[in-house]
Amino acid sequence: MYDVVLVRHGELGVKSEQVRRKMEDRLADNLQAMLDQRGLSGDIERRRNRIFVHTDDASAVADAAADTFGVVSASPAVTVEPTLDDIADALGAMAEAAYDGGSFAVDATRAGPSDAHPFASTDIESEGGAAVFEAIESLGGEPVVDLDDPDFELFVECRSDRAYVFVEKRSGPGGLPLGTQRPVVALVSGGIDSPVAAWKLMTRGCPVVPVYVDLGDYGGPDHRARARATVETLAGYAPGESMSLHVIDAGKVVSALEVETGDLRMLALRRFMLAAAESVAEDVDAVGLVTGEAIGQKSSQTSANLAVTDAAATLPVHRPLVAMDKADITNLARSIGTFEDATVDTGCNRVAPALPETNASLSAVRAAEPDDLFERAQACAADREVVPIES
Ligand SMILES: Nc1ncnc2c1ncn2[C@@H]1O[C@H](COP(=O)(O)OP(=O)(O)OP(=O)(O)O)[C@@H](O)[C@H]1O
Repeated sequence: MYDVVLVRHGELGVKSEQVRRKMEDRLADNLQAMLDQRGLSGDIERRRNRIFVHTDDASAVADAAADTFGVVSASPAVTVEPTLDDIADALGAMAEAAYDGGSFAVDATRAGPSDAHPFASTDIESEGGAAVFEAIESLGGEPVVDLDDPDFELFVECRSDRAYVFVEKRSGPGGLPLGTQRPVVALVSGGIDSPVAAWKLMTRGCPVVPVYVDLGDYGGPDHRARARATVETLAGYAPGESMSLHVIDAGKVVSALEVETGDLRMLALRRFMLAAAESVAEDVDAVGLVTGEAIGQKSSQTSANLAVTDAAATLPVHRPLVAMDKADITNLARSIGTFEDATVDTGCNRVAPALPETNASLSAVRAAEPDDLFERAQACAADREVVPIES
């Protein structure tokens, strides 16, 4: 039934004309790359504040669009002539195909010059509503109109040259098209939080360069495989970008820190990770670091300890989850598809001491950690393995 997908983007509309144009170009390219990656065909047509994808596979194309950064929502739709009769017919047919009980409403908007149509959007709603009413009756139902909170809503977007009729708005991630910001390095452990944090930065247009720190005996092969699996899922949101996982071997450093740094070892380890990530950032020309930390979620993530960790980096450390509850982060991990891999039991060993410091001072951590911690981080980063990831 559907022949087109309406793709809406939100924030781009508030940019200056020049910036908006550039971002829309990027969004269209990213959308095309997403369709190619999924083996879908469709002709992308750009209009002001909207993208239309003409396709025979509207449902799958709408899903692809709803996974593309910058897209607010996507609707599989039917294209009809912008006349009251044609719109009402399409609404009736759509109700026959998709009505599933309960109350209904028709919501119509009109775009273009005020004299483009000899009718108002309210006329579409009343005539279209009558057609839907009849269709529901013909299905043996008892139609009830509820304009405030309908169970079944039908939408019409009427433009000068054509009208679109649809019943769904599939939510996209919103934000900005990927690639419209400079890249950042994301520390990805493969746990629940860090893949979500990396994804959040991607929603703001930043390509991410994922870095996994291999903890040697403390992590184990499954730990690394888990990180890789979550990064593969992230790469699925970045078609057209070539993503590689940078693996830093820190097995020896972790064992040494356990002995050398005592109860402050978790903070020394976090500082090592940031320093190593910063070293990678220099190599790949990235402008920030990302972690999945949230205040108070763990002893190493108290507000005091995050200040100590931060001091290891000169680049900004982005923590998009900083004020989120674990339940909300987990829900997001489920919806973006990283949760399942993140919760595989890797049987990794605990690095944290029995009684970790929650209120560390920078001077105490500096005194406890090895003087050459950052040099070790740079050396490990220089020796890293770069694993290409298929998107
Ligand atoms: N082995 C690792 N490799 C890369 N980054 C890591 C690693 N371990 C931790 N990190 C980074 O440090 C952050 C804090 O790690 P920690 O294990 O304390 O917290 P977490 O909340 O359990 O995070 P996650 O769920 O991402 O593992 C992680 O979100 C991640 O950004």
